[in-house]
Amino acid sequence: MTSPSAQKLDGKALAQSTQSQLKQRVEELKLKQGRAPGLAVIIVGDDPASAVYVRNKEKACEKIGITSFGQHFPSNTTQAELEAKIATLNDDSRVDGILVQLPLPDHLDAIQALYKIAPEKDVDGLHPSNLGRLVRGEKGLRSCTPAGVMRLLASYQLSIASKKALVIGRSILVGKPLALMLLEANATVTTAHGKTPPEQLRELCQQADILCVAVGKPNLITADMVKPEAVVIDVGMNRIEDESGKKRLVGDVDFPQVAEVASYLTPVPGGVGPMTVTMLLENTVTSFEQRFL
Ligand SMILES: NC(=O)C1=CN([C@@H]2O[C@H](COP(=O)(O)OP(=O)(O)OC[C@H]3O[C@@H](n4cnc5c(N)ncnc54)[C@H](OP(=O)(O)O)[C@@H]3O)[C@@H](O)[C@H]2O)C=CC1
Ligand SMILES: Nc1nc(=O)c2c([nH]1)NC[C@@H]1CN(c3ccc(C(=O)N[C@@H](CCC(=O)O)C(=O)O)cc3)C=[N+]21
Ligand SMILES: [Mg+2]
Repeated sequence: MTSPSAQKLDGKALAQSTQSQLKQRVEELKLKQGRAPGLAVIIVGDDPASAVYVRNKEKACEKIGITSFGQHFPSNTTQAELEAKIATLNDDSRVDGILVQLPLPDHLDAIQALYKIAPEKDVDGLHPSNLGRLVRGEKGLRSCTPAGVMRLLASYQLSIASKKALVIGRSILVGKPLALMLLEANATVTTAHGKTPPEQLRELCQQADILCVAVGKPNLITADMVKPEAVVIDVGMNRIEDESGKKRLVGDVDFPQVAEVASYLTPVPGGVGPMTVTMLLENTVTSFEQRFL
């Protein structure tokens, strides 16, 4: 007996091939400009999810030849100190990309800090100018996670136009820009969030041809909620302790169950995460090229 089983959307493999192409662009830039692209990541405090991301990003930068300017600040850093650091990086000609790790400690205002990043160095695509460009359908630096999801869908040649897409989550980092990108690709897009009643969420899920989940709750999506043959994108990253007390990373989707219903499904790890890192590198290289070539 064969049971239906979803094809894995292999973000890790696509990330590797995309990064080897980026490496060549970096080599050419070094020859033409006499320096490597530079990426500065500002971290304030110690958020564990951010720590994973920063580690992976630094490894990837090293691999493809981007210079990292890591900046780790204590959790009692003030808004003024944070904004002064951003200003310094804006003026630093070795730095092509600036990213402020989110979430920031509660006493800091992320939205205000993001205004201070020079839009042409805003490799996370979170400055109002880049978010506005996305809304208007213009070119610009775009948020890495949604861009990575779109790239993954494209590489498997999954059609988006005229499909019903549901995005769960509405953060400016993931949910909102992802909904806008799916809309740009002509999906019929719905967004659900924390104020969507659970029964309504279930019904919307069951209708979705493309289901994107960016919430941060393990097993939020179970097999009974998924339309047969749907494409399921699991953005969630949750560090949990399993029955044997071992720490592991899971998404928001009950993977083994949903794999029996969906046609394509991203694993966690190995799905969206590596694509996020790759889009960050790509945005950094693009930012360098756009300012100097
Ligand atoms: N794979 C990757 O590369 C990345 C993964 N992540 C992960 O993705 C997840 C989301 O990240 P992020 O967007 O930054 O998180 P936020 O916490 O900023 O946003 C979570 C969203 O989920 C909504 N939500 C909460 N509970 C429910 C529920 N029961 N039903 C429906 N919606 C709900 C919230 O609604 P409301 O607005 O009403 O509060 C909010 O819009 C996290 O697990 C994060 O770690 C994040 C970035 C990159
Ligand atoms: N301004 C800002 N931009 C972000 O994009 C951002 C952020 N802040 N804050 C934290 C979240 C989280 N995030 C991750 C991205 C990739 C992995 C990743 O590489 N995951 C791998 C491996 C994880 C592992 O095995 O430990 C995977 O899923 O396969 C993880 C987490 C980006 N974020
Ligand atoms: Mg993943």
